[in-house]
Amino acid sequence: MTVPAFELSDLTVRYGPVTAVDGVSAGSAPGLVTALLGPNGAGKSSLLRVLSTIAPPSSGTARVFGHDTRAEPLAARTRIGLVFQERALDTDLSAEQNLRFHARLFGVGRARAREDILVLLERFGLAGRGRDRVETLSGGLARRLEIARALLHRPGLLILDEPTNGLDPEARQTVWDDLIRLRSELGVTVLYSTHYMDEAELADQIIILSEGRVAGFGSPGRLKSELRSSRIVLVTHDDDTALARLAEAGFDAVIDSDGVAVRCREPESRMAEVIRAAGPLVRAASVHHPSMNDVFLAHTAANRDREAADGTVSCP
Ligand SMILES: Nc1ncnc2c1ncn2[C@@H]1O[C@H](COP(=O)(O)OP(=O)(O)OP(=O)(O)O)[C@@H](O)[C@H]1O
Repeated sequence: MTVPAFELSDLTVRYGPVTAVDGVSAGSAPGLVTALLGPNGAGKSSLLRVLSTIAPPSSGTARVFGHDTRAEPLAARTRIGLVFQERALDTDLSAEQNLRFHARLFGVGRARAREDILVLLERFGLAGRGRDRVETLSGGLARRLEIARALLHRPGLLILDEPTNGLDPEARQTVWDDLIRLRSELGVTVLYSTHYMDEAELADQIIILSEGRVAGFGSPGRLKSELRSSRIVLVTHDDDTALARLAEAGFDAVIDSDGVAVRCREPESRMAEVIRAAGPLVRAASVHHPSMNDVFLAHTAANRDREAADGTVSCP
């Protein structure tokens, strides 16, 4: 059986009276990219701090490639590459010096460090910039250097806390290209926190945290298809008549901004039936799936009640 790259079991993190992480169980097989998505204060950083061995859990366990972060912090830590939300480079030193310092800290031998530093500088767009002081690098390049540094001791799990915070759209895109390439080229398991929907959508699986709890889990596609708000939308010559015909056939349709809409769990398989029921008035028909934003809103606390009230399926 493959050992999970990380595994959280009933993990709880408390700060005095505040419960930041509340009984979270989740994990990832090696080689996957996982997004930890949640609004401000959902507990993302607290969870990542425990998994990174920086803080102990209040209860429950966190394991990295089978190593308990509390009982075997060193074994767990050497398997993790960490990129913090805050910049953690020495800006007075050169890019290369920052990398060499990290290599020494993690006991990487000189010859291997020299070789890997060259490869990493090249891979992260820093070839020719190794001797430049960090303070002369753009925000995007500095972030790429941090990712390179996190990989220097060849960890199996790369953990990034909001890695694109403060970067412009172009630099964000470059960082994402790097991370996706890491998975395909090096097979590194990646776990990152974000509150950007488009960034979460790049992952193989998403853990949605809300008020410290897992509110949703799955691939972006699965999370969307689970949401009961996929719609078949008809553009018709006469919406009112189409609506009446659909009602006669047992479909609870509505007229919304896109046309005559019928909510369905598996809209593709019901499309022909809905078109037949509406009759010859139909000019065009399409399927509208929910966006990642809809998924997020449906799973976060403030909107759960609304979804429960609003999420009825109108296909009979
Ligand atoms: N050191 C601390 N002492 C007390 N409370 C804390 C501490 N760190 C975090 N918290 C509280 O724990 C909760 C979760 O915070 P955390 O930073 O883990 O959330 P987050 O999802 O990472 O938020 P953000 O997206 O804003 O970074 C919040 O209510 C926060 O105020």
